[in-house]
Amino acid sequence: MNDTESAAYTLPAQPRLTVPAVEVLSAEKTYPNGTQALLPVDLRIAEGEFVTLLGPSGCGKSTLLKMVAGMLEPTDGRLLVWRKPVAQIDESGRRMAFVFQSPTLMPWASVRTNVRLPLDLAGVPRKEAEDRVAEALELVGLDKFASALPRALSGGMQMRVSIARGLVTQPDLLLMDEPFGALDEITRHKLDAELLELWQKKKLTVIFVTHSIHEAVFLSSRVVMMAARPGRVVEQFGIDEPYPRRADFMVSPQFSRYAKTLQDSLLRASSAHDEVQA
Ligand SMILES: Nc1ncnc2c1ncn2[C@@H]1O[C@H](COP(=O)(O)OP(=O)(O)OP(=O)(O)O)[C@@H](O)[C@H]1O
Repeated sequence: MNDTESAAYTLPAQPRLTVPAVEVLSAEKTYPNGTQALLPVDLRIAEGEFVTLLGPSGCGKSTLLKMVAGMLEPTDGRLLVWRKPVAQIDESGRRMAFVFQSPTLMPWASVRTNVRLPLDLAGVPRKEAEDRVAEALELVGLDKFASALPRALSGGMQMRVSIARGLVTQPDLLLMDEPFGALDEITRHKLDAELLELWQKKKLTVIFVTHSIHEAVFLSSRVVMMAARPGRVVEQFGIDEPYPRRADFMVSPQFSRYAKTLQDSLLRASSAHDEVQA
């Protein structure tokens, strides 16, 4: 694809907003050891968007996601969620949840107890907590496995437990750091499709980190391409295809065109640091 065709998918610098869910305002990060993980990033994500962060290893995807989550402080700049500083998200009446790549379940506790953990920590009364756990397990199709121990479940099912543990807090914003990266291709596709259903049903805003171009095209309303050394945002692409997206989207000519556009961008992003260093 030539540059003109590629540019057809590039978003304008300032996407049109409805309600801004996340605003990253010149936020940058240098770790205490001096690693410049992110140059100043400006990124606005509207309520209801499904935004994927894509880019070569070390480009700062996890760093950016953790800053949005408030798990890391930016060295400079600001991050707002629903117009409030991340630490004051409660004041906005919104909630966020973070899903890690590894399910990190307590091996000695049942699925039910694992999913209930955030509610127990928040002091939610037992009856209400149990009802919410049951609802979250039903959403991820694990209601029949509430009493099982994690080791009795497949990798994909364990990941569903982890997602249920995120959903049980009834989040508005779901931050997912390569959640399906360790799963086989078929399980990953299945969970991708389930995640899209959840996103639509619960009207979530999602920021999703992946290394997979195909996953990014299938899931996202927008893809943010990042480059490494130093980490930065280099391009953005709207995936302007209607939802719900079904498996046949993945074998369509449009899908291939989006994938090719992202592939070219990823190649540019991967060689960008060589230019910076040259
Ligand atoms: N705690 C830390 N201390 C120092 N440097 C760090 C720390 N965490 C990450 N880095 C560095 O910051 C840069 C960005 O890392 P980050 O994990 O955010 O990238 P990433 O795009 O998520 O990578 P990957 O795709 O490999 O998971 C890398 O150079 C990494 O080595």
